[in-house]
Amino acid sequence: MTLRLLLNGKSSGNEELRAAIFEARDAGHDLDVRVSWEGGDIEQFVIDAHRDGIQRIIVGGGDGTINEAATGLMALPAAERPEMGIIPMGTANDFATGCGVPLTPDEALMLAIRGQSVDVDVGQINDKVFLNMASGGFGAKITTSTPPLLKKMLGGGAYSLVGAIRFWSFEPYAGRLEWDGGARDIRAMVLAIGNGRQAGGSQELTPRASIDDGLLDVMVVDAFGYRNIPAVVREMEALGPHGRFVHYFKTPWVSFKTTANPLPINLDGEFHEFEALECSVNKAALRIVLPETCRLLTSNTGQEDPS
Ligand SMILES: Nc1ncnc2c1ncn2[C@@H]1O[C@H](COP(=O)(O)OP(=O)(O)OP(=O)(O)O)[C@@H](O)[C@H]1O
Repeated sequence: MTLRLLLNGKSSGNEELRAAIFEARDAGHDLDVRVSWEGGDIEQFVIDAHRDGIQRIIVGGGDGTINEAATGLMALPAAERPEMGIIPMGTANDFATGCGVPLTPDEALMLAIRGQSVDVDVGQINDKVFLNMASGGFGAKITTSTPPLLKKMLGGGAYSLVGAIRFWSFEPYAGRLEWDGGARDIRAMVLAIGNGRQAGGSQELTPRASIDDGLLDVMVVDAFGYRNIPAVVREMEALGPHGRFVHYFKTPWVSFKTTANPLPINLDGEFHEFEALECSVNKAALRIVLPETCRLLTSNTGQEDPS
């Protein structure tokens, strides 16, 4: 198998990774490396890797870097896309963490070289792809730059999460949400569309998502007042489809059209704004190297693939 490591330049000085690469070469793996200088380079490296006949790229970086690689791969003909392994080198690494990819460079590199690849879905919003999650409204605001104290609060269970949503999201995002089999007008404090499960440094906004079920998990938190916090907490814990405030469902597509302010969306760690979004899933579009125990695979969740 021909391999190439595509590394975000932010991590090029990482000693553990350098040592792991030399070790892999000593073990007989022919592993060359491309290092990015700026945004767009990783996408171009993917195109170059395809041209050079590389069968498996290994992407070293955070969610944004993986997203760039996925974007490059999706631009190639489906049958010709190289497989992708991952070395988590970002700040949050939400996709890799959610998938159980080892966080140490040497273990991650070993998995990326020796592991089996599996088919995974790729989400799409308008012309942008995402592998992990599109989180809008409050969800877009939870990032790795969120102050540590608030982060700690957010990790403290549904109560503090709901409290923070109420506190931070004074302006809900009004619009029309439509999906396969339903539609409703919402005033969203949170609109999370997950292929994976977690965003913003381990917030599980779509905790039932699988990356190979051909479906997106959608979690909506509709506007609520302070006195409704207990009810919202209960609904966040239950995650039923038809709560008064919280709606959680699976769908192959979803669209949202704002009637007021554009919706801020955090797409695999990068910010965007949309007035109208059409979101769909490209089923089994990429082959990614994941641990056999990855809990986002339907084979490990017991969830049936509906197709
Ligand atoms: N050599 C480089 N130096 C600095 N930034 C770079 C370099 N190469 C690419 N980038 C930028 O890195 C960004 C992607 O970073 P990435 O998301 O992988 O890391 P992160 O933000 O630390 O991770 P995470 O999203 O997991 O927290 C892109 O926006 C790209 O413009």
